[in-house]
Amino acid sequence: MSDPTPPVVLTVAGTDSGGAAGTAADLATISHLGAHGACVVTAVTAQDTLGVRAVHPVPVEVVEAQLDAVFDDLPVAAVKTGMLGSPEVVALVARRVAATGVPLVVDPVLVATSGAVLGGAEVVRAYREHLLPVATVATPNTDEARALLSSDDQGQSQTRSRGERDGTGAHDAPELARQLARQLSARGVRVLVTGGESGTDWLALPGAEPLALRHPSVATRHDHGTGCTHSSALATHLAHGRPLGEAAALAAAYVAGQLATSNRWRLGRGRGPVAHTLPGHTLPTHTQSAPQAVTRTPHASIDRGVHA
Ligand SMILES: Nc1ncnc2c1ncn2[C@@H]1O[C@H](COP(=O)(O)OP(=O)(O)O)[C@@H](O)[C@H]1O
Ligand SMILES: Cc1ncc(COP(=O)(O)OP(=O)(O)O)c(N)n1
Repeated sequence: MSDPTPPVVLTVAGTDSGGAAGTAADLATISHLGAHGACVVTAVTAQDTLGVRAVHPVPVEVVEAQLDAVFDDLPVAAVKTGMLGSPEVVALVARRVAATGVPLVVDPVLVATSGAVLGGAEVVRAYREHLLPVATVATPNTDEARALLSSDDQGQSQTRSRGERDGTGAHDAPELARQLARQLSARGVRVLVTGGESGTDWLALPGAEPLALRHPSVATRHDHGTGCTHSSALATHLAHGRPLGEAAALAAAYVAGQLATSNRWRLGRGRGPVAHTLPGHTLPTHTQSAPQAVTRTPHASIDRGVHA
């Protein structure tokens, strides 16, 4: 009989009291995709579908104690990072995760959908210096990609809310995401620039042209937590041993499926949470003979194939 033990995926991230983003999204996604989620909390946020009301950073010593507890006891197969909040925590996480050698997905959380800044210029610098060099892949959206590319004094101003980009009011254009992916990979970053509702993400590895990952675009106001859900899905597929290109395509398809589930929900007064369970998935009511979850995911395709 094969070993039923699931792989362990560690999320290092902040909490969202509304249950849409941060550790709530991460643990639900990791669990739904068949892994065990461990959780190191870096900050507590008072947050709802309208915005972030307060942020309470967890002291770096307490973050380190949590990392010790997880790494000393559990066979972590992949790590994802979300909101880290301070340069000290960024450097700590880079050092500790790099020492393990496991796949590392870095979601450089700098700004929430609402526009709240969750990481300032010094955090951007720490990402560039410590975390991006050791990441298996970083998953910035276009605002975050621009901040990571900017000179230090511009970093803060680059983190703008959706709709403010380029002064046009337009949302992500695939061409903008492609150019940002190319620029980051030219600096040695293994990167997947996410394109939001444009329906195209760009995967770029140093020395190669960016590859387009196309997936259905879902019109919805329930999209709070897409970035967290996406990076957690990617880390979980890597923990299952899938190659990067395949894991990225599956993660994009997963998010589109979740958005399709929640697009008729009415939760909260603002950007509602993305669903973390798929259509048709029912929880078993007893512990014997639990049925396998049957999942339906929209198809996602990779242009020209990715063999990363
Ligand atoms: N409306 C949408 N329809 C389909 N996929 C989406 C939509 N919005 C975001 N995504 C996908 O969700 C993932 C996270 O991307 P994004 O929303 O850009 O991140 P963030 O939440 O950090 O801004 C990407 O794969 C992106 O293509
Ligand atoms: C605690 C916390 N972490 C991350 C985010 C950002 O969430 P993300 O899924 O990247 O993006 P949006 O849903 O905000 O677009 C957050 N808001 N809170």
